[in-house]
Amino acid sequence: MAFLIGLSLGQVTLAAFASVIFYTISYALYNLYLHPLRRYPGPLLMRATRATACWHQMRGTLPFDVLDLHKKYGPVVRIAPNELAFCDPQAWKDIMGHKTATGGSGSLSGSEMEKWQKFYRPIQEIPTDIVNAPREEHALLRRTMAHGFSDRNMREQQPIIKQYIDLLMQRLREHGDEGKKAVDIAAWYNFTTFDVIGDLAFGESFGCLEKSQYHPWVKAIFQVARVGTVFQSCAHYPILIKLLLAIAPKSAMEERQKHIDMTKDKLRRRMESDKDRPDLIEGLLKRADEWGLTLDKLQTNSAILIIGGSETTATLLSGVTFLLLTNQPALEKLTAEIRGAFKTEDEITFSSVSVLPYLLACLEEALRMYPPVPTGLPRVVPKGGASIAGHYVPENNIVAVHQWAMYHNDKHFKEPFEYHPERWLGDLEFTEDDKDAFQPFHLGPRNCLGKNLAYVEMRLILARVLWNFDVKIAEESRDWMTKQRIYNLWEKGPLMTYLTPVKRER
Ligand code: HEM
Repeated sequence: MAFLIGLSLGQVTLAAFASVIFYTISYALYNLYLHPLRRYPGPLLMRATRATACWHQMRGTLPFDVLDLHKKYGPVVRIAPNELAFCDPQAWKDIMGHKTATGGSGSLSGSEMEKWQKFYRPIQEIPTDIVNAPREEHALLRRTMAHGFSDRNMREQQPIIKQYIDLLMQRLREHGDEGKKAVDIAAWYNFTTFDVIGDLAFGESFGCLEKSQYHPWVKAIFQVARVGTVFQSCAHYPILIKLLLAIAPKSAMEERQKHIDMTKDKLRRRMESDKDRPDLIEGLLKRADEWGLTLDKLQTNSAILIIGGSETTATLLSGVTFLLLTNQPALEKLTAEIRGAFKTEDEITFSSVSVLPYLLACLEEALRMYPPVPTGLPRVVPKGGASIAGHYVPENNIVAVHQWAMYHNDKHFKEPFEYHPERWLGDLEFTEDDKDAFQPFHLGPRNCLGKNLAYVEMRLILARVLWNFDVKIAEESRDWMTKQRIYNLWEKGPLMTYLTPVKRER
């Protein structure tokens, strides 16, 4: 520091500025010419600095941009100095797959790839949960929570789920005014899935359907998702995270604390009630004392169940509704399947909806075109490096498959931007489709624990809507899907629809 003595403030500022410029340029040059990933293709600005990918992420366009990049550069693209995006079905197994005796997931040491903490936990002070926990803690949490998702438990959860779907049907009738008034069906799906999962995780719903409005807890989640992309971007520049936390308004911090306190209150009430209730949190509560699980840990895990288990399902239901309403032949075929399969609404149950082939095909095609988890969820290549889809990737680099880009690439799916449920029913026109590319719930040890629950809810809700109503899209929502952006989650916006109740002879 001695050399700075005697310099004016202006000279010091200039020197600091020059050092930053020098560092940035040297770092960019290192990334371009010396970095272990230097031979992978990608746009210059993405290969040189992480800031470019951050910019795309904060604009909400990263998954769409990644498709363009794959088209230009091929199935492996360097989207940041230390990160590769893969668009090859084999990459799913190599990145996410189970460890096997021969090395399993693509890692050459045979270790599974850990989740990248800069993405999953940009603020390290936040306690871990099942989604972001490191491997050992995750295995413990997963074993315990899996019980809540067992077939037996799900059968026992049927009456809980049904009561909310009944209330949804009632509310849609009340608000739709015999098909004369457009309703935002995306919001109603959200109310339903949040109420269901609230009940299954806390033993009490959020009362969204009851009050016909979002609960503040639920509203906060949407805000957090958007702010989350900013924090994820800033995690690469620790000083920015500190700055953000320092300048965050006091009211935002108070809101966050209120959110946590509300979750804990709900949990306390659940803990005081029947421990043997067949819900999603039962397993954790039973082992809480044995494993020393604190209320903080229980709180973060129940909160993640709510987020993971409601917004995803509601997103897909909104997507499939939009896709059906803008593809009349598919809508007619599905409506005929549902109305032909049952004599009364009471016959629509967990087991009876699960055998309707066209219903499943419509959901699969919606999961392809509008995957609820559209972005790449990054993993870290372990010690020794990995072979991913035939490409060697050195250790400590970041790899991911971006679902939206994978499913809209015509190398994997014919006419990828068109809605064809038939492709999932063996139609000869689509025999060239590469179905292994399609992994909306991921695969391997960290795949979706709630997949069966999601299918049950999606099938039941869509079947009940089409059984009860003739549905039409409002003109203002015709471009609903194309105008959306992605901030970790889809920013859905209202999906306005007319719902005319079907008149049946008694
Ligand atoms: C259409 C609906 C859904 C989709 C597309 C979906 C997708 C996913 C994906 C891609 C993951 C992996 C996340 C990662 O690698 O970080 C995941 C994890 C998870 N999902 Fe889902 N999900 C859905 C519904 C649900 C539901 C209804 C629940 C019930 C609570 C649920 C609970 C979970 C849990 C607990 C995990 C973490 C599993 C683990 O890390 O072991 N999901 N989901």
